[in-house]
Amino acid sequence: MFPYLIEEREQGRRTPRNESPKRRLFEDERNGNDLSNRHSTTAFSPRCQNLLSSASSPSPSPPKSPKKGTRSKRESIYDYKSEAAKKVEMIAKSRDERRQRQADEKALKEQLVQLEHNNPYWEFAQMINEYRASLEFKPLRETDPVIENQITVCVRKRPLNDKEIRRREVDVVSVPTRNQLVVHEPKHKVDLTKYLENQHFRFDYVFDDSCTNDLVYKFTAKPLVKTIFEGGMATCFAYGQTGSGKTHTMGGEFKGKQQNFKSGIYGLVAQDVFKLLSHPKYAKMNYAISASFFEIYGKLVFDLLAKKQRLRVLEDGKQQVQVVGLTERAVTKVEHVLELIQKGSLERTSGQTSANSNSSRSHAVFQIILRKNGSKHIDGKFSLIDLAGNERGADNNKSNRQTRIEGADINKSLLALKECIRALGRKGAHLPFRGSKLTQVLRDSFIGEKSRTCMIALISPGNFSVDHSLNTLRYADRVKELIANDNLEVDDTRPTIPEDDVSEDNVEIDIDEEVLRAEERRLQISSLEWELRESQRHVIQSCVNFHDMACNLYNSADENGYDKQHYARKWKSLLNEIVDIQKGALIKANEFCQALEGN
Ligand SMILES: Nc1ncnc2c1ncn2[C@@H]1O[C@H](COP(=O)(O)OP(=O)(O)OP(=O)(O)O)[C@@H](O)[C@H]1O
Repeated sequence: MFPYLIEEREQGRRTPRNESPKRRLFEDERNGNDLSNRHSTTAFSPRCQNLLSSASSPSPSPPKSPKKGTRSKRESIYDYKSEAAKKVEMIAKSRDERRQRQADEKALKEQLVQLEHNNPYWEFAQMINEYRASLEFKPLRETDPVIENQITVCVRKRPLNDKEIRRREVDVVSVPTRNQLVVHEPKHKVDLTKYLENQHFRFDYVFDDSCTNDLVYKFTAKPLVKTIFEGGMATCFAYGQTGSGKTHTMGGEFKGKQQNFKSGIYGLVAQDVFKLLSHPKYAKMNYAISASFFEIYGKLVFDLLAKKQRLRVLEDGKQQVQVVGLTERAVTKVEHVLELIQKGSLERTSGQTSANSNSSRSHAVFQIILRKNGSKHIDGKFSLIDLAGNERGADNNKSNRQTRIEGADINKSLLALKECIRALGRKGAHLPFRGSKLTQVLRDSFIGEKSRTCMIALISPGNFSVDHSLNTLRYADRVKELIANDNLEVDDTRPTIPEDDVSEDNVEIDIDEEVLRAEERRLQISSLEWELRESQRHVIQSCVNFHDMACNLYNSADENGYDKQHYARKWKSLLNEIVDIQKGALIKANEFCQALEGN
């Protein structure tokens, strides 16, 4: 290349014959060659530029200055030469500048590639960085005001984890302000050009990846604690895909495999409940606190404080729902609650029942209950729910039958939950709580003027999770929708979110009717089977009791002067009792047989 040759020549090596820069320049001038065109395709290095300037500088013996009014031929050649040389200099200069720019850009790209270790997503990363550089970041601060809403919906973004970093995933979520969030969705045009689709969302609060559990708690569950002391029900849900941080937020931060239960929302709520209990305003109320912990898998409920014993959910004529036999432990200090949280959490993750060996397929419900000492009436209840991974519902197509059924059930419960929260916001609206076991057991959380709910949607920041994150955000947005006027603080410095960004259809919760019916049949049979076995156990037990009581009664007739009337009435009552139990068992046996035949 020419610059190479010039440089070489300067160093006194490889000089092509008959061609010095100076000589060639003059030859070109003489031949009328267009210097500028040639320079536009020829690259000059800065050294070349120096050489060129020396070529255009006056010779060691410059011509004497011409007399006034007279210009020799030689002088005008010199003028012409210096004009041309200047032109060349300018062209070379701008060329060099351009080349320098290109070299800088190339170096930057190489640096980026180097930095990203040949990350296939570095272009997206660069686009996102450029987008972020245009934003003014005003994240949520500890000192920001807490908004008192009946329904609060917020989002928490966790940091990229080791696995995502190893996979060289790009963080595609930006949190510019305390209530706004942008998802940079990587896309490809038809011609494979890469671009970003930036989707904006707004919630009550958005927590970025630097936020601690304490900060999240301060703006979400903490304001709800006083609700239970004022005759209301408080509920806090953690919603999101598996691995997005639900358990980290609700149960507590992990240090290796150890979980610090004090730092989770369950533990933080417990601390504040005991603080309020001793507050002068409530100390005289003579309240007692208890706690329960259970898990909902499909239509089945398991007690996490009693070795995952299966529980029944019953509804009376007044629509009061009861989880029969649920362990409820009296607690008098925070440490007791933390012990229960630990016990239930361990049971949830390590306990194995045929039905449930994976925590992300079930909803975990931890409840703190407030009653007046000695009373059965519940004055207030705080329910804290770590929901099943929502991607379980979306992965219907590629999964096996069991997973599809689980997915359908999770979908059903999440849809029902959304509707129930919306109904709470629309005072007096029909409450579709029978839509799922989850909403059935939480029925009383969705009623009453004083009840308050908070949903924390958790998202993973990596590009691999972008579809699930968008799905989570759309779901949370639908829950929030009805409370758009509910004292929502709007940051006017940011563009408003286009309403049509989200629509019900976009929410990737589709229920396959056939799968649902199959699942319902399966669960119905499983439920009837359980009832049959329970009634059979009851018959056996009552037969043993009957036998003992009948023998005693029979023997009593041998005594002299026995009360015939009492004897007859007692015998009749015993018979009636055992016949009723057996009739009940017969009904269960018939139902089970019919269900099996209809299957
Ligand atoms: N905000 C955060 N900061 C740091 N690490 C986090 C954060 N959120 C989650 N993690 C880490 O990410 C991992 C997965 O989190 P976690 O178990 O809470 O997810 P999950 O949504 O409960 O998943 P699953 O539904 O499978 O139970 C954990 O190792 C946790 O420590």
